[in-house]
Amino acid sequence: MSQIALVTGAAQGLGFAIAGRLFAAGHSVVITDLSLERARAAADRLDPSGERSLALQLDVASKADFEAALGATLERFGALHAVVNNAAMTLTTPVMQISPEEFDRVLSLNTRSVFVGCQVFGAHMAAAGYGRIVNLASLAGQNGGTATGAHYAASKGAIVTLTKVFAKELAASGVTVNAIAPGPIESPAVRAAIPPERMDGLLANIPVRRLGDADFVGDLIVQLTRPEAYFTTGATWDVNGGLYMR
Ligand SMILES: NC(=O)c1ccc[n+]([C@@H]2O[C@H](COP(=O)([O-])OP(=O)(O)OC[C@H]3O[C@@H](n4cnc5c(N)ncnc54)[C@H](O)[C@@H]3O)[C@@H](O)[C@H]2O)c1
Ligand SMILES: CC(C)C1=CC=C(C(=O)O)C(O)[C@H]1O
Repeated sequence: MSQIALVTGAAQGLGFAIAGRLFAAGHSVVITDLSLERARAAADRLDPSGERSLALQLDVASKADFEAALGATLERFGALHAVVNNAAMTLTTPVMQISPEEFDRVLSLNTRSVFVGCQVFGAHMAAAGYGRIVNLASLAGQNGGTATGAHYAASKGAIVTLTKVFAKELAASGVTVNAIAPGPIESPAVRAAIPPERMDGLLANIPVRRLGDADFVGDLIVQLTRPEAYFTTGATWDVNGGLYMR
């Protein structure tokens, strides 16, 4: 079944890879990001003809932006079947140095955005009787994190919980809600955070000794958004090279 899928924070990194795999699977994709210009550039790279894509500005800190994105998607494609709540910020401040304001900023961007995304898109999907929502959590949300900050880890742990809450709420309406918990994935964010001289140390700590593949994360999401994936909901799918065992 060809679907209409929306991805937040899709101008780069995992979000762009996820949008790319959804597009390659035959779906129409709504590429959203903080900057409309960057969302448009990403949509042009993926779909130069523009036939199966739409670029939108969506600041995940704004509920009004989520509502406007839903409206624009329905206007263009007439439906919305799948949503990937991907956008987040990663800060690496040591826990004892995080100010309350910085803590609030990370929780508000990373966690409240998933809450609002599940509410706004989930309500529409429940009314339509079908939907697939996938939230980007993180290994850091399961094990407390190492390279990332405590606020980031806490924000991602809360996404695992919110995924279960919305899965229970929406299950009877034909809407599934799952999370993906990646460890370090080959991505601009990881390359920026880990200088080349520290990369060997990072890899030595990963049981499979490699970074993860963003396209694989996208392919897993393609599977989770299929109608046939109706029997997995509230789950957190680990993609971490065995790091959770450590
Ligand atoms: N890269 C990894 O190894 C890794 C590992 C585990 C989890 N994750 C998760 O995967 C997701 C994507 O990570 P990434 O590494 O690609 O990140 P990234 O920083 O490369 O990309 C994040 C995207 O989100 C956008 N964004 C930031 N603030 C926004 C806002 N307010 N509204 C809308 N968009 C906004 C950015 O413009 C950017 O395009 C995040 O949720 C991250 O926590 C990534
Ligand atoms: C800081 C970098 C290596 C990094 C590690 C782990 C992540 C995670 O969520 O588990 C990241 O998002 C990431 O950028």
